Amino acid sequence: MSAPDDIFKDLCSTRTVQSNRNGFFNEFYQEVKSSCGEKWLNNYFSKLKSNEARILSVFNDRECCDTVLGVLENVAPVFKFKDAIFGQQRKAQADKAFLLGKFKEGLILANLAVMRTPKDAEDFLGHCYLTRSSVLIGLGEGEKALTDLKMATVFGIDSKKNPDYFLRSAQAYALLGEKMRCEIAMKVAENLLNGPTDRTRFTRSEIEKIVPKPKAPSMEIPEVSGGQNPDLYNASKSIKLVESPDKGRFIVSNDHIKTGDTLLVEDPIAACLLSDFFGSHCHNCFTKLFAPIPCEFCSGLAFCSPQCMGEACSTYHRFECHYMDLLIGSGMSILCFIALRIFTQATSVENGLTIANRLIENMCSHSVERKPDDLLQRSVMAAFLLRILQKVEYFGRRTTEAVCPSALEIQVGAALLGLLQVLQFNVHEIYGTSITGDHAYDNSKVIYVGAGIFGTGSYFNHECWPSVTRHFVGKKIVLTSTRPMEPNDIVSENYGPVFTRKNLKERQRDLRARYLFDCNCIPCRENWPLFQKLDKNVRFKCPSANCGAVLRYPKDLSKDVRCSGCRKIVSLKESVVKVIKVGEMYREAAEAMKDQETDKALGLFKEAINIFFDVAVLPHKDTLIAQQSLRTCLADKGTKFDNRTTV
Ligand SMILES: C[S@@+](CC[C@H](N)C(=O)[O-])C[C@H]1O[C@@H](n2cnc3c(N)ncnc32)[C@H](O)[C@@H]1O
Repeated sequence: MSAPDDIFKDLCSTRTVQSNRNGFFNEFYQEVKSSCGEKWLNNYFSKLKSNEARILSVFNDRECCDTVLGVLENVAPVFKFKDAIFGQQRKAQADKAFLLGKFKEGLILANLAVMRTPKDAEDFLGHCYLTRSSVLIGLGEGEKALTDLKMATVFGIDSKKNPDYFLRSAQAYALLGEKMRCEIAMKVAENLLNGPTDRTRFTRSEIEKIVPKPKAPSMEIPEVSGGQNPDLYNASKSIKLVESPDKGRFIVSNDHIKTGDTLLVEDPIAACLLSDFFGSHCHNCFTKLFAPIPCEFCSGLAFCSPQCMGEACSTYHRFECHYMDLLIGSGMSILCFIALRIFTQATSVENGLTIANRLIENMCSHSVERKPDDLLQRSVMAAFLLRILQKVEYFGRRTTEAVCPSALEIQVGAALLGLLQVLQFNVHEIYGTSITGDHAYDNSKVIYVGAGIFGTGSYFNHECWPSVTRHFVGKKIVLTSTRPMEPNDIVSENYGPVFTRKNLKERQRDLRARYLFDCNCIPCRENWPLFQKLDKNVRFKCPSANCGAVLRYPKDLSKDVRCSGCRKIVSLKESVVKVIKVGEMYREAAEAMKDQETDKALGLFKEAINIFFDVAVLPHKDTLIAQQSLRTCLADKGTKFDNRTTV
C-alpha cells in the first residue's frame, strides 16, 4: 500500500475509536503518546502479547501512567440534570397552548416539562404528565394519553380524588374506540363529582364528536425461510458457515435459495443509539419519539414507553446515566459505547466477561495487522471506559478514589480492549427509512440511527454487489436474498462500497483501509462499469448443461449460435423470450411501487429476478434496478421514521 493509503487506513482506524475529533479524548491520547515516546511504543509496548499486559502497562508503566492516572483521577459525573423551575415554566406554557387549541406547540412544551421536571418536586411531574395527556387527547393520541395518565399516578396524582383524571381517561378510551371503558371512566368521574355536572356534560359532548383513529399496523417480523438452522443461531437452514485461508469464515448457501428468502432474523448482542438522536429517538428501541418518557435522573435522553425506560434504567442506563455527557464529550465512537454497553447491560461482571470474551474469541480482529499506535490508543480508551465503570460502582462499593484497578477490573479492561478491536470489523450500522412526504417511496431516505453487534450477522463477507439486502425491524437485523443461489454460492453482504457508485480502485482502497482485505468478488474481478456507464445489454448463460459460458444477445434471433465455451450450437430463443417477459414484470412491479402496492411489487420482483438468473447473468442494468427496488420495498416493511409531522 502507498503512503497516502497508509495514512487513510490509520485515519479509518482512528475514527473507530474517536469519531468526533473535537472530543477531549484526542488530546488525552496525544498527551499519553507524547509522554511515552516513540521508542517505548515501538520497542516495548508493541512487544506486549496480551490485552491484559497492555492494560496493565497503561496503568502502571512510568512512561505513561502519570498522564493516564492524572486524567482518569478527574473523571466525574457530567450529565443533563433536571430543572424544576424550567420544567414548571414549560408546563404553564403547555397549559396555555392547550387552552388555545395549539396542540402541536403544546406537545413540544409538555415534552420539555416532562423531561426536565424532577420526580421529587412534590407532584409536579405528575401534573406535567396530566397536562401532556390533555394535549395528546387534543392530537387524537388515545394510547399515549392513557400512558401519561398512568405515569401521572406514578408521580403523585391520586386518581381516586381526581375527576379530571377519569374525564381524560374517558376521552382517551373514546379515541381508541373502547366504548365500554369510556363509559365506565365517565361514570367514575360523575360519581366523584356527585353526579353529572357541566364539566361531565361538556366531556360527553366532546366524546360524541370523536372518531376513533385506526391503529397503526405493527411492523412485520419475518420468519427465516426453510426453518431455523440448528448450528447458526437465528439463521435459515439454507445457509452454512465455511472457512478458507483467504476469506476467513463466511456464509455460503446450503441449498437452493430463491430471491426474497429470509436468511437471518437476529437481535443484536448489544446496540447503541447515536448521540445525535438522543433527543428524537428512543434510547432503548430506537423508535422515533412522540411523547418521550424520561429517565428519572437525567434529561439527556428519553424512551418511547415506560417499558423501554424500565428495561434500560434497571440495567445499562443505571450505570451510564450520570456519565452520558462525559462519554459524548470525549468524542468516542459508537463502537466504544457498544463495548461499554456489553458490560453495563450484563446481569453481572462475570456475565459481561463471558459475553465479551466469547465475542473476542469468535470474531475477527486483524490483530496481526495492528500498529502499536493503534493498540495504545485503544488501550487508553479501554482504561477510560474502565474508569467509568469504577466510578459508577459497577464492581461494587469503592472505598477509595484511587484509579489503580483490581485483578477483576484488569480482566474487564482487557476485555474492553479486545472488544474495541473486534467491534471495528464486525459492527453493523442500524437504520430505518425516513418518510418525509405522502408517498412511501418518492419521499423516503435511509437514516442511520445507531449500531449493533450481531452474532451470526457478523459472519457474512462482503461483495461489491451483494446477494442479500438488510433491513431492520427495530434493532433486529433481517437479511433477505436478492437473487437465487445454488448450493455453496457465497452469501454476501455489502460493507459500503458498491460497484454501481464507486470504481474498482476506490472500492479496493476503501475496503483495504477499513476492513483490511483485498476484494476479489466478481464485480472486482471483471471490473464492472459504474451504473451510469452500463449499457442495457443482456448477457445470456449458455443453455447447455454445466457450460457456464456467457453469450451476447444474438444479432439474428432466428439463427442459433455457437457457444464460445462448450463450442456447441445452441438456441437462445427461449432465453430471449424469458428476458422479454422479465422486462415486462419489472415494469409492472415498478407501477405497483408507484401505486404503493408493496406486496404486489415484491412478488413481481422476486419472480422476475429468479427468471432472469435462470437464463442470464449480471451486470444487467434493469436487473440491478430491480434488485435495488426489491431492497427499497423490503426496507418499507422495516423500521420507518415518520418525519411528515414534526412536533
Ligand atoms: C464481519 S467480518 C466477516 C467474517 C470474517 N470473514 C471472519 O472470519 O470472521 C469482516 C472481515 O471479513 C473479511 N472479509 C470480508 N469480506 C471479505 C472478502 N470478500 N474477501 C476476503 N475477506 C473478506 C475481512 O477480513 C473483514 O475485515
